[in-house]
Amino acid sequence: MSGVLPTNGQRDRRHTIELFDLYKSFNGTPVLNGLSAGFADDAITTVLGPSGTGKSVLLKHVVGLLEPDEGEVRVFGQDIWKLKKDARYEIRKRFGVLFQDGALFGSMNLYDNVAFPLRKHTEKSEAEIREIVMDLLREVGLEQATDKEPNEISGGMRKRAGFARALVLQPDVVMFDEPDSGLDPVRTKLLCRLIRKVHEQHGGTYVVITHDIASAHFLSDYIGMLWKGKMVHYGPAATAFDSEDPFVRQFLAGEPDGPLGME
Ligand SMILES: Nc1ncnc2c1ncn2[C@@H]1O[C@H](COP(=O)(O)OP(=O)(O)OP(=O)(O)O)[C@@H](O)[C@H]1O
Repeated sequence: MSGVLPTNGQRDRRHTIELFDLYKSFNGTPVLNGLSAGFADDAITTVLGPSGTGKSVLLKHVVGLLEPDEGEVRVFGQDIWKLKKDARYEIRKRFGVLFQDGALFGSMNLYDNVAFPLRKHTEKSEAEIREIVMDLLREVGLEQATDKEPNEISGGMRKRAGFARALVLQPDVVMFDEPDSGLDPVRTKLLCRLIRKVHEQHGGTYVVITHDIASAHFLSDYIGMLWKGKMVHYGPAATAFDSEDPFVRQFLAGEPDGPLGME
């Protein structure tokens, strides 16, 4: 397997997000199996891998929703599971997360959904909140839909609203769990274009979990590949797409024949 893997010997690399030797099992079945990774700062990394290989589990470890059985999740240089709960919570505020369905509150309109983190975590006035929320809703093309509730809009609009909400506290890190799931190819491309545009404007460390190769091609500065609970490749996107590694080649080409089987 090829790639630039941050191993224990490279701990001085100091990325915003670094994972060292993570193990996680559910009911005795291992999902993360000695996973180490460091995501490039101020860039978009796409994490690709076959279904069920642990991509969402990885994301939940990074944002502190799951605790590893073994290993370290270092964020901003701190092992988040060695911190007290309050300190971990403070770090989590510097993350924006876009879950698959946008994870919006069903009983709130889009305006209130996007305003929610500002009302909960800041002392800003309603006038200040209005300016920030409307700017973001405009940025994601939803300024005409502020009064709609999530069940009144399309899946693509829900994802854009979820993206606006993920950005509202000006996060240093934004994590995306399969932003393309359930979208047709045109809406997938439009969402990817929006993600790139927002990243160009605001910067930040973005990690996108997907198994859509076209999205990875369009979005990525870096590509990580997960297989059997390990990061088996990490490097600049161009390197991945030119890789001679049989696993990377097979996955990116979508070929049925190769080292990657059904198991
Ligand atoms: N909370 C949990 N309890 C038990 N098993 C879990 C839990 N979360 C995940 N798993 C299991 O861990 C494995 C990896 O799941 P995960 O959702 O991370 O896969 P994935 O790579 O994101 O897949 P997909 O691309 O299909 O979304 C699966 O077998 C799943 O059933």
